[in-house]
Amino acid sequence: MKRLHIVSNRLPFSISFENDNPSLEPSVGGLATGMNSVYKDFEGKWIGWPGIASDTKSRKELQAVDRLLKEEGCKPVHLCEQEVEDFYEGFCNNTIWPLFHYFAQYVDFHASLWDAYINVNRKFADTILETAGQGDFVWVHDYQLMLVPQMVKSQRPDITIGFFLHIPFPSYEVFRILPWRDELLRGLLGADLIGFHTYDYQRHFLSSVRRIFGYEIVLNEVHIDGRIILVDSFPMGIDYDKFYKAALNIFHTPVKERSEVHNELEKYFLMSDGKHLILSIDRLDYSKGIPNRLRAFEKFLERNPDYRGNVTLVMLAVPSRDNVDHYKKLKSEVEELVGRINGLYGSINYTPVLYFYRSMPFQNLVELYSMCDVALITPVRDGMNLVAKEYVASRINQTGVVVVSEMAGVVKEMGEAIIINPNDEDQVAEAIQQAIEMPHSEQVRRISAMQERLRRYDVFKWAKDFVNALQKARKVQTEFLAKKITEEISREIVGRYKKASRRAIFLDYDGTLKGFVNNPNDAVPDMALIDLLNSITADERNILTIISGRERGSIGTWFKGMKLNLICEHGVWLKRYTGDWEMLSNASNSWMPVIKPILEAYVDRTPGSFLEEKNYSLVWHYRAAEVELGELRAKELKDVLTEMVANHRLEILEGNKVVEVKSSGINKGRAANKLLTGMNADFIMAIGDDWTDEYLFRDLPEDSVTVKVGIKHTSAAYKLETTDSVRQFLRLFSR
Ligand SMILES: Nc1ncnc2c1ncn2[C@@H]1O[C@H](COP(=O)(O)OP(=O)(O)O[C@H]2O[C@H](CO)[C@@H](O)[C@H](O)[C@H]2O)[C@@H](O)[C@H]1O
Ligand SMILES: O=P(O)(O)OC[C@H](O)CO
Repeated sequence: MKRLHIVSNRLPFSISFENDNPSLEPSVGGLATGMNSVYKDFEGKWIGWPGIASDTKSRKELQAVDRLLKEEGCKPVHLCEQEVEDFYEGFCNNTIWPLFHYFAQYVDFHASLWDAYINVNRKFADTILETAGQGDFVWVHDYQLMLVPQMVKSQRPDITIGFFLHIPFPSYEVFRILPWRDELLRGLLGADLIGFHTYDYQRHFLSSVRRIFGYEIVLNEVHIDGRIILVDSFPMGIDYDKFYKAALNIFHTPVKERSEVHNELEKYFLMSDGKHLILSIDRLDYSKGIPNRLRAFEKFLERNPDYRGNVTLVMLAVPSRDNVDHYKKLKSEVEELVGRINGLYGSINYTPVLYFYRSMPFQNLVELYSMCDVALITPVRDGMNLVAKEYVASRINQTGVVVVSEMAGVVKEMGEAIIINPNDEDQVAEAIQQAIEMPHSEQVRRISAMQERLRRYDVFKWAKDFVNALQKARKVQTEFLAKKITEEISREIVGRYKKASRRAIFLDYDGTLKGFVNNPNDAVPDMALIDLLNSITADERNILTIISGRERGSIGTWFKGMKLNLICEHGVWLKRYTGDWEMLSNASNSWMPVIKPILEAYVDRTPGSFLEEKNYSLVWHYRAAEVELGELRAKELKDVLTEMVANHRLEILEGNKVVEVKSSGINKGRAANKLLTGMNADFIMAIGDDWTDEYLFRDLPEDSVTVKVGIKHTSAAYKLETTDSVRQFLRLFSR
């Protein structure tokens, strides 16, 4: 594999200065751990912001920082104070963060912040462009850098780009609030692989792509402009063994060497038998649901006087984004609540809430995880929540209880936890009681099951899975490109064409010669197309056939008088340019009265859709319907029809935004072969775009030139991207 570079807003080091001399402190966070195992293995660089405002440091200091980072394989993107304010605090944390966490009322919609977001994303993209070699891989992280994929892809399509979003992707109804929603989506779609923590976020993202751009989505692939973008979920794991082993060590540490936190915790439990500690750890962020957690704990104490004095909430809040107003307000609210609870229920020897507003070293964190009876995790929204996983990994004797919010991504992997709605404070208060009173055997059953799962899918497996998917994305794209008609392939095809004395050319119409429109009757051929077809048929050796699923009426009128054969309704009708319409297959339409009312019911229930009646088939069109509803109904309709088709010897064809029912045994492949009989063609070429053209590609003689329009999987030998590229290609065959 080529080199793989990591790009994230922050580099995995924090920088401190002593007497103007910088030093680096490695981050211990989950991302740093996971990525270290990746970018060093693939000899890449880590590109990111060193976390300091560059204009607050001298040139000499910055150069010293750069030197230190270089030694660690990092490339800094420097941000000045104004950029930190407008980009990081502004658009990232005062616009995207609240919106994606469903705090629409907190969102700042200032255009100047958006401009800063574009400019800083551009800086990151430029650094990637300077760093990445031909064909390298790049893995971009998180909501701060959503424009970067497109910025890089537009200049360097050879780079394969992965993007992973660490926060939720909100539902379309929330996402659409953002004035810059189109730009953000377009930015992301520059990636070849887009990953989310959960399937729900993936679903929300695809729904926005479908509704905003109407792009075609096939399972988890988005198809646009000759590219395939894979979208998938990868629930991020933790370094499980690191937490488990650290917890084991704690219990083997001689008393003398124990940390102060350890000794204090032990003293607490020694005070009496019935003591319980509940742990809560987060960055101080409004998405983490800290005030509702405190109010629920207050309710618990209010309702359970017996537990007063014996149950303590240890609440750790890491300072975060403290220049942003909503964070400042939250800090005051939390402090007030802690004060109120401690004032109400505290005593000389009992503090209900032990509140720490600071970061803690890893060792102390694991001591807390391994010694607290309950982890209380109540975010109102959280992409994943690694704290929940770290708690489970640190429970070496398999005891302990996790109370977790259904609004955190982690809940998908924690079915054995007590699951709560963080807005239901009564329910949370009850959950606290249930957790404290949970029998030992049940705790073991639940924690062991979660441990088993988290051990298997740790952060290393997560990173490996993502990288494998990135390699797959490159392969899918390469396979597409392998079939693409290059200049060299064109020359080779034209060479064969020129040598031939009788050339049969089959061209599908909609989606091949002409782009799709909402009303099929509007897809009238333009003069340029008519001229192009005439110039091909001007050569006596060329026998050109329009082969379409359309009924005879429109095609017959549009191409009247031209030197073309016409095949309609997938092969029911043939009109040689010298003759009149004839039936190619013995089709029946006696089934129509039974099937038509079913299709009509779908027209009634799907605004924008309509029914087309051909002589021997019925077609339900949903191109103008609301995209997702149309697709859902199409699936339902196919299910309903499948049960009926066997009895009537019918076939269901799924075309581009159409579901068509027709007599079985009629298809474009058969029709084309009938026409070819006796023709003695020594060059055969067929171009088509949808599923019904696959019959043509499969059934024509093996040495035919078969061309698929679009990027879907095909049995055709070649691919062209769009109707424009088809026309350009056909010009090679014109006089
Ligand atoms: N007082 C303290 N001292 C030291 N360390 C502390 C600490 N409090 C917390 N930490 C550490 O910080 C990390 C926090 O990760 P989280 O997943 O809980 O949330 P965060 O919102 O930061 O991450 C974002 O990224 C992660 C990873 O994708 C998503 O899970 C999440 O939803 C998203 O918001 C944990 O590894 C934890 O150990
Ligand atoms: O401290 P921040 O603002 O860089 O945020 C870190 C969070 O993990 C973002 O997902």
